[in-house]
Amino acid sequence: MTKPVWIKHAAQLATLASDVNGPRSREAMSELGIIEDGSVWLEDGVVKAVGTTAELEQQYASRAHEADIVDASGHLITPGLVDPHTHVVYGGSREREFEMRLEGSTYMEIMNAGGGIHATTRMTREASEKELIEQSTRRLNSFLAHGVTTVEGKSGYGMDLETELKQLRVMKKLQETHPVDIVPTFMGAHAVPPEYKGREDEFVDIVIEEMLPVVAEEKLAEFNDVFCEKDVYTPEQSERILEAGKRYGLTPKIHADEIAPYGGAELAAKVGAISAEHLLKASKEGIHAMAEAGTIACLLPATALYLREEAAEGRYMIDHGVPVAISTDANPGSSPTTSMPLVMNLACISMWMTPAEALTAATHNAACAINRQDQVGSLEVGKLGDVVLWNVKNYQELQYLFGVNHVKSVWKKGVQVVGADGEKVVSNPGVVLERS
Ligand SMILES: N=CN[C@@H](CCC(=O)O)C(=O)O
Ligand SMILES: [Zn+2]
Repeated sequence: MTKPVWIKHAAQLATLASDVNGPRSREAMSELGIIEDGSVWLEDGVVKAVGTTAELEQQYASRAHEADIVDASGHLITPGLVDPHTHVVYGGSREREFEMRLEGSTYMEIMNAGGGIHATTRMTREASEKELIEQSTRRLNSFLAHGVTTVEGKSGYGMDLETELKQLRVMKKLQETHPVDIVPTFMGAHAVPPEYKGREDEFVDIVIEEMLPVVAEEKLAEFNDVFCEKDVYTPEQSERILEAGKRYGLTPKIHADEIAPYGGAELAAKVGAISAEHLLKASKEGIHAMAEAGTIACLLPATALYLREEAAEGRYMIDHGVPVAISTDANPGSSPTTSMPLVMNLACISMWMTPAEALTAATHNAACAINRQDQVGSLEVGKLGDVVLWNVKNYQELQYLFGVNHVKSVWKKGVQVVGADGEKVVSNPGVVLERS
């Protein structure tokens, strides 16, 4: 049995509890449910009680001897961060392309010349399942060290049935060995395979008729994503793929308006996507359609920075009723980072989001973007015991001292997986369970 954990005297405990249980926008994004001198009791993998230290002392004083007690005086506590958009499982890396872009090539030029997503596709096809598990484990360790306890993960570096399934099966296996939870998304139409250039509709048919049924049959994904972009998939082709996914019970997501305005935000609203991603070039009409439909904008400011593009209009979106989540977009080309703290900083610096909004976007709204808000994204009784203890005293300081990893300790399902000072990352909470 794992010992209960009793965290006491947090300078600020940001619970993220609010009356708005669904995706939050406008002023609801500033409701952090802050408790000063806060305390939380974790047991059986979940939050059993949360309140002021005085309140929990009344409730738990007689059981104090059973628990690991953590003095959080002077520190901020938040829910484990949620990263709702990653490409965490892939083979190889593309550092030479980074250099090429600095020499003047653009992201799309490199991709259209057979590099970019195609290069990673070749390396992912060649990698064995074991190699993919090893590489992805290192990335997940890094997520955890940055306070991230749940990620979404996309396939899309296969673009053939065998490799798409390999990526999704690797995610499933990582669930058994790694503490970070992975929520899987199928993205068979992540690029146009070179052999289908000019025959995109034929590849769309393959995604719909040959890939989606197997992914659904094997229950390997919850979401279905597509790269709707000029020179990739048109809104019409994207709509066919997303509607077909719905027939198999997969919820639509969409990479939209990243490089050029292309009607992706409008399409997200039309098909009832849970979220639309990127949106650097989204039209005002598209943004308003998303607000109307309740589509979450999943914004990726590290990608914008890495591609030297203007960030998405996060401020405008929040002010006009779009719920905003943020994410690393961790991938080998346009955003090779696993740092959600950096992404929160960039949300403030480049998208004019407030420190409170950035925290909501990285926790509760991020959980909503992967349909996990009943389990993670806030510290409330019954939700998972996913907690981060930060080396800062309040949420403003977390966003203010930028580019630094302030994580001190992390608990996943009530088990300490990083700590005491950010130095230890364990790869299996089950092992820790037996040790303690
Ligand atoms: N834009 C499309 N897909 C990824 C990039 C993938 C890559 O470059 O390998 C993204 O979300 O940015
Ligand atoms: Zn992406």
